Amino acid sequence: MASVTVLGAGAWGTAFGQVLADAGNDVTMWAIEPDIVNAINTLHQNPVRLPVVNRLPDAMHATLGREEAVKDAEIIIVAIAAQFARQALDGFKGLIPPHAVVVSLMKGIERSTDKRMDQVVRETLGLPADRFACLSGPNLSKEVAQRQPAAAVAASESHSTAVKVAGIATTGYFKVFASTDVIGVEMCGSLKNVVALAVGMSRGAGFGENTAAMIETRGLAELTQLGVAAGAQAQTFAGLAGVGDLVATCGSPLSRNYTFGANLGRGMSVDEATKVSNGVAEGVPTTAAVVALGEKYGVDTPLASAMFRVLNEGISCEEMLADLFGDDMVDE
Ligand SMILES: NC(=O)C1=CN([C@@H]2O[C@H](COP(=O)(O)OP(=O)(O)OC[C@H]3O[C@@H](n4cnc5c(N)ncnc54)[C@H](OP(=O)(O)O)[C@@H]3O)[C@@H](O)[C@H]2O)C=CC1
Ligand SMILES: O=C(CO)COP(=O)(O)O
Repeated sequence: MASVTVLGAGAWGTAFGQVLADAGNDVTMWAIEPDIVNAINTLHQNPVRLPVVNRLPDAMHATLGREEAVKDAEIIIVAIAAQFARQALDGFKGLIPPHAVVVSLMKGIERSTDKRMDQVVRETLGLPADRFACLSGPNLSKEVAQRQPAAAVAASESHSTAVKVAGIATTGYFKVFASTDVIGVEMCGSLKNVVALAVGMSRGAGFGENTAAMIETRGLAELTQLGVAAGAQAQTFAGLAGVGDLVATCGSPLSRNYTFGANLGRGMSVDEATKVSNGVAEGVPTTAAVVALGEKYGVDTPLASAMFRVLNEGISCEEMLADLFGDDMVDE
């Protein structure tokens, strides 16, 4: 089908590389760690980031070389921790082939600039809108790596680019739908991680279904309002990238964000929860950016503001929930 390069052989980059190979593409993985590159090429495994897979497809190979990684790529997938995306992509400036489409799988907002990943990727690589797409949905990497049925949304301002990306990433067990709402899909993926931190925290503190459902519903309303203020379409938040991903992430201990929150709820400090986190919990740095975006767009962000206090002042789960309730009588 296509020659595809994945930048970042983390848990999701590797699982998605397998999806792409299963869909018939020739897949090159780029990573900065020689051990990971060697393991993919010689053992067909990524024991560091995705030990659940015993043998990655033969159509997947890896390289440390930036130029070699992208020189023949028709599609370039970016799956790097959001806070390091700009720095990592800087190394690819001038190397991206002129017609290649770049697709972000990342779910985070850059802390220092409050920018979404579509903004960071396009700005860093100098990409026009029709050569950029983001892809997001309820996609816990371990389940996708086990080839359990799942779906996602590919969004690009150019509908034909979204359809092209959906086409090369769809296989028997993974279905990708197309959208033109880049801002909506980006905001859904990034902001649900903050909600997952809060739900995880309430679970860790011992609260049950009512509390989780309340946080998820209020969280969805908050991220929809903020997304719409930023230019997104409200209906995107009711789709796979929105409520779909919220349900998956807030309901599973496979989520690093949920687990990070659960550890806080059990009494760990932020430092302790960071130390035991198995990979990146994007919601942690994204929380401050969500509060800043709320101020910028004049949208109340009670949940993100409460989680900001958890992360920066160490308030308890009960205090976080009291902040979420607020003092005023308000309409839903
Ligand atoms: N895991 C999941 O279920 C899903 C994750 N995502 C999103 O995908 C993105 C990646 O997540 P995931 O793969 O799970 O995370 P991991 O923590 O497993 O991996 C992070 C990746 O980022 C790379 N990285 C970090 N810093 C740098 C740097 N300075 N230069 C180059 N590469 C760097 C890491 O490289 P190294 O290994 O060398 O440290 C690694 O490949 C996140 O935004 C996440 O929200 C989206 C959907 C599902
Ligand atoms: O985005 C995800 C599932 O769709 C993965 O969530 P975590 O990053 O919290 O593991």
